[in-house]
Amino acid sequence: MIDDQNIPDRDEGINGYQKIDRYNPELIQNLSASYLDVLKQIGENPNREGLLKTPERIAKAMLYLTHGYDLDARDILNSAMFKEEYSQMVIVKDIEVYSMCEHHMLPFFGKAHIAYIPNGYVVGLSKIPRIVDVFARRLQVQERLTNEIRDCIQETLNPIGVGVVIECRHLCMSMRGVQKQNSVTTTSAFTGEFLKGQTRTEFLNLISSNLS
Ligand SMILES: Nc1nc2c(ncn2[C@@H]2O[C@H](COP(=O)(O)OP(=O)(O)OP(=O)(O)O)[C@@H](O)[C@H]2O)c(=O)[nH]1
Ligand SMILES: [Zn+2]
Repeated sequence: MIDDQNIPDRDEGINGYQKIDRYNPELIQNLSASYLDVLKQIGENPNREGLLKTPERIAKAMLYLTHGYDLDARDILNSAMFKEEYSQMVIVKDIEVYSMCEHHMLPFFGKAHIAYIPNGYVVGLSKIPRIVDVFARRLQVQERLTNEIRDCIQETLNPIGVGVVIECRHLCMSMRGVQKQNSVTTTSAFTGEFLKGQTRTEFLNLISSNLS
């Protein structure tokens, strides 16, 4: 068991996550040492040529794959909101999602489809995939990822409604565990106008060519 007593007090960063300097050489070195230990414990020989730099590579990869902890999605949306009298649904679909499940730290990946109905302001289109990444590049469950994206857009942009649909394959369900190769998990979250049948149906129809 890990001794919680040895975990230093959390220096709280954005949204209560611990603030770390992801590019600090000492941090990379410590994390590499941990992965060196992992290699030994799974029965590998960390001294063979192919593995010599692997602990450091994994350390850097893990720090990259969790860099969403450092970013504030609300700041990103706030930085590109424009007054505009467009009042129809705006949909950005087929946004690639790469995240890691918090249970096994294995990837889950797929697509997000996001819509909102403006209420006086629109947001720079690229910011929507950007906030997907902010929340996806953390340890996640798909349901929370879906809700966090919805809440961020609703609370920042204050639109008439938000719709989020995410469909992903979870490697923890395909390469291990239950070993189902073809299952896709779909989650959704709505606010405002999207809670009404007609708007939700319109959104789901417009993205339905993607849903399997
Ligand atoms: N709801 C939800 N569950 C997830 C997600 N990612 C992984 N899981 C599930 O988390 C659960 C963890 O269950 P446990 O029984 O504690 O873990 P386990 O023994 O490794 O379970 P198996 O995967 O069934 O072998 C598993 O059922 C996973 O499929 C996710 O995004 N959302
Ligand atoms: Zn998992």
